[in-house]
Amino acid sequence: RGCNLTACSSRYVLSQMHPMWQGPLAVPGGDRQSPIDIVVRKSVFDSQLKHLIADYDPTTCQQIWNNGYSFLVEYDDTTDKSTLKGGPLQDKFRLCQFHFHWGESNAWGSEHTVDRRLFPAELHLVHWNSDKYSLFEEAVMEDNGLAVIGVFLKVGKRHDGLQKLVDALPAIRHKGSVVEFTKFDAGCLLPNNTEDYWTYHGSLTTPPLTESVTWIVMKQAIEVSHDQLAVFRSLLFTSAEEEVQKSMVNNFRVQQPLRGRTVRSSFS
Ligand SMILES: NS(=O)(=O)/N=C1/NCCS1
Ligand SMILES: [Zn+2]
Repeated sequence: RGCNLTACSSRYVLSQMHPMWQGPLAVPGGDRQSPIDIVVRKSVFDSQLKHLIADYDPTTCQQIWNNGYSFLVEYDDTTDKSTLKGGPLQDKFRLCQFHFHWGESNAWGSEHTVDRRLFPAELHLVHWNSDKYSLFEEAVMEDNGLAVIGVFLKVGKRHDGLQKLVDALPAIRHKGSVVEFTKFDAGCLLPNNTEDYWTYHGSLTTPPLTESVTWIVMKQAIEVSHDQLAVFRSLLFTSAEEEVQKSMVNNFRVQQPLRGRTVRSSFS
C-alpha cells in the first residue's frame, strides 16, 4: 500500500513530455503548477497559520524502492497511524511515502528555490486528506487532496537518521527493485525548527502533475554529509536488464510560473 510516483494514469499527451519525470513543459490549463521560486520579500506573513503537527508511527514503514524517478519509502496508509495536521491544513492527512530530488553535483538538485537559492537536494513527505477521501488515488485528483512537506538538504554534518536509508540504497540500485524497510521514523528527517515554513497551493512535480497539493516548504534545511548525498547518485534510472545504465541524478522538474499565486509565511 501507500502511494507512489507511478501509480496514477497521466492524462497528458506524451509528446509534450520532457524526460519522463519532467512532465509536460506546460500543463494544459495549469495555473497552479510546482515547483516555484519562493521570493521571500513577496511572501505574505499569515498569523492564522498554525504549528505543524506531524505524528508519524515508525511501525507503519513498509518498504523502500526505486521507481525509476527517485527512491521512495512507503508507509502503510490504510489507517490514520502516521498523520499530519495543523499548519495551513483544515483536515487530517495521512503519510503515504517520502522521496527525494537531487542533482549530479551539490550545486543544484532541489525543486523549490528560495530567492533563487538552489539546494543540493529536497525531501518530499507526501500525505493525502483522509478526512475527505479514502484512497490516495482519489485524493490526488482533488484541490484539497494532498499535502506535501518540502525539506531542503544542505551539505554539512552527517545525518544519523538518514544513514539507515542510505545503507539500504545499494540494494535498490536499479529501477523496479524493492526491499523491506521497517521501523523508520520519518519525523527524524524534519528540521529542528518546524514553526517556520512557507505554504502555497500547487501541484505534484511528477506525473500525474495534478493541482491537488498544499505545499509546506520548511525554512530550515537539514544537514547531510557529502558522502551521504553521493550514495543518492549511485542509484540508476535504468533497470538491470537495460544495456545502457543511466545514473539517477537531476531528477527535479523545471520551475513553473507563479500565475499570481501568493506564498504565505508562518513567520515574519
Ligand atoms: N514530487 S511530488 O511529490 O510532487 N510528486 C508526486 N507524484 C506522485 C506522488 S508524489
Ligand atoms: Zn517530489
